[in-house]
Amino acid sequence: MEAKFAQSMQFSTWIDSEKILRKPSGSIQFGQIRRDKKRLQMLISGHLQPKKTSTWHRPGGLEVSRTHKKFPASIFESGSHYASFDEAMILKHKSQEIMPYLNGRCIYLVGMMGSGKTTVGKILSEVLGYSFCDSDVLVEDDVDGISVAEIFKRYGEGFFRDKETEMLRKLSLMHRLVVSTGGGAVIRPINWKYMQKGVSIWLDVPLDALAQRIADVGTHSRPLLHHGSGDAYIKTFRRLSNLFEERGDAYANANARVSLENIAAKMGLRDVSNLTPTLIAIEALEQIGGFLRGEDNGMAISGF
Ligand SMILES: Nc1ncnc2c1ncn2[C@@H]1O[C@H](COP(=O)(O)OP(=O)(O)O)[C@@H](O)[C@H]1O
Ligand SMILES: O=C(O)C1=C[C@@H](OP(=O)(O)O)[C@@H](O)[C@H](O)C1
Repeated sequence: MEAKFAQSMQFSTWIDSEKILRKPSGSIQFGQIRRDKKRLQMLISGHLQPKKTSTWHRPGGLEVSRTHKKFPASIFESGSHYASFDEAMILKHKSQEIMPYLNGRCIYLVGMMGSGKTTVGKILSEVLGYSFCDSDVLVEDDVDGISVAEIFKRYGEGFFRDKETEMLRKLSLMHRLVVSTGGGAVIRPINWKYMQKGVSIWLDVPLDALAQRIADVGTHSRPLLHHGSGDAYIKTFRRLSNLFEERGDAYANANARVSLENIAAKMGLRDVSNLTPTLIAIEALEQIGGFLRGEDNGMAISGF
């Protein structure tokens, strides 16, 4: 059964770009990277120091912006420098740095609806040479190909959550995947047990930016945000705020966090809406690297 599952995943779902693209996403191609290059170079020349020769970069002494209690600051305080590379090179370089430490483990992206798990996840999978999968799409496939919204309508949220848990269990047996999880996957402790087989990263996006993104694309694929008439942004913002109240602590269970507010602060931007998925993916690799480095140090200390 598991072998069949693994095989069907490998040869159909995860390499079927039609399915991958079924959800609206801002997936970015490397050709697009050049457009962000100038901004990145400005950032780099403004803040970062010459690169050290060691594989892992030591944290620098730059001013630290807002941080979450459990997580360290960002790439932009890390002391790395890549002034002569474009973003594709940075992504590649960072992925190569973490690859031996990652050792084929899956990456799980967690975060609120619309936080960019799918968009950023595809960039990460491409640069790491991993396959990408979206747990919502896998659940849809398992329920006769009907949409998440339709699953909620016909069978209820509990049914969807059970399917989601079962999918995460199966995924936990796999390797070399970037998994975009549903925004609510964090609420069940059992799901964390499965995600802990890999490395989890929380995309932490301010709620107003999320509400704006979702108001732009509509709530048709996100049943928990469906609303009647009225201002889409305001209704979505309220609903997201309530959900975040319930889930904020659960997201913080992730091994690493990417804070868009931190990135924007370091770039001198007032809001996060100009941060491209590529920049966010770079930060994700940096934060994953920070976690793996800590893990590596822990093993050295404990004699593994
Ligand atoms: N960095 C970003 N800046 C602006 N819009 C983004 C960014 N990342 C994703 N989006 C857009 O936000 C919406 C939700 O993104 P998506 O990756 O589907 O989120 P999730 O998988 O977390 O629900 C999509 O329309 C996507 O194009
Ligand atoms: O936050 C949630 O509870 C949900 C998020 C959705 O996934 P995305 O985060 O990919 O939109 C989807 O799993 C379902 O609509 C429930």
